Amino acid sequence: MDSARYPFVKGHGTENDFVLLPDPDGTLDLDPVLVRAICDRRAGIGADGVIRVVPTAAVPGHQDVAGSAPWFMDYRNADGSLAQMCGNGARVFARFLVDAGWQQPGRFAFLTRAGIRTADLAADGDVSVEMGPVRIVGVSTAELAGRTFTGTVADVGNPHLVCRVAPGLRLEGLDLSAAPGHDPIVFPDGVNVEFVDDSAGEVRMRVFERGVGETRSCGTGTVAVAAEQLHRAGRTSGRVLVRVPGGAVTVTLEAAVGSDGGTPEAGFGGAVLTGPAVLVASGELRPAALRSPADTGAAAGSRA
Ligand SMILES: N[C@@H](CCC[C@H](N)C(=O)O)C(=O)O
Repeated sequence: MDSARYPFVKGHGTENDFVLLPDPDGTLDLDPVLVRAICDRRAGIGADGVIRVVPTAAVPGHQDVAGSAPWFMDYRNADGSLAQMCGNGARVFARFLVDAGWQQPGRFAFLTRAGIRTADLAADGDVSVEMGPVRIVGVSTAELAGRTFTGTVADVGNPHLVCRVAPGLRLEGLDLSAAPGHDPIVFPDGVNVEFVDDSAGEVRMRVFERGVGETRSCGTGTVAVAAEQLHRAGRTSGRVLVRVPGGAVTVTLEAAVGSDGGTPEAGFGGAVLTGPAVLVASGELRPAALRSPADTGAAAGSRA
């Protein structure tokens, strides 16, 4: 894609920001170096991630679902790595599809690496995405500035560790400029770490995202946090408002149903993430000007 210019759209969901690259012909050749260059906040456009918008029919191995989920969300973290799912990205992706006239407002399905997801949106207003089941997997720890945080392991399609901040420790005081340490046995592919304070009667969260660094919001992270809140309270379903530095989202969790009527595993059968998704700019990408021979492959916020 070096010699050409390509359209892009910039958007965000609660200030978790993305560059969307429409690829209706399925011909864009995205590689990690280019993704890092696009996401660079000084020499590029600047974003937490890149989302290629490509017809499912053009994605090898997925043509069978192209009829029910016509578009594939090809999400990449700012360091160029692939992730299974991005909740805020999914809401911005849905907003883009409607804005581009590629989907009608209302309910529609699309494909992600975590499977098919369904969006629901009006022409303006909040966007909801059904995020699929949430599994509560166990307990692990994160290390931050010499402190050990014990947290709940949650699988939202991608891996999360939800750590509650001990009384007396200020959420705002945590230094998230470097990746928290994690157990590589539990998280062989890295993890998104959420730090949570609910001591003042509302659920507040900061996050260090795998492949990105600290972000202003993480949709799958808010789902993990809401699941941990309800699970700890012994509830099998419910709704939680989660405040993040970039705003607030609502997570609605549905009860899990065990297979064959048996006891369901810990977690929730489904989650709906609702919040704003805004497109703020569009323009033309010049890949040749973006590529940097100095790129060493270092992540924006390197993994532990
Ligand atoms: N910001 C996203 C999560 C993006 C993927 C994550 N960094 C990972 O590697 O799993 C969200 O809104 O969910």
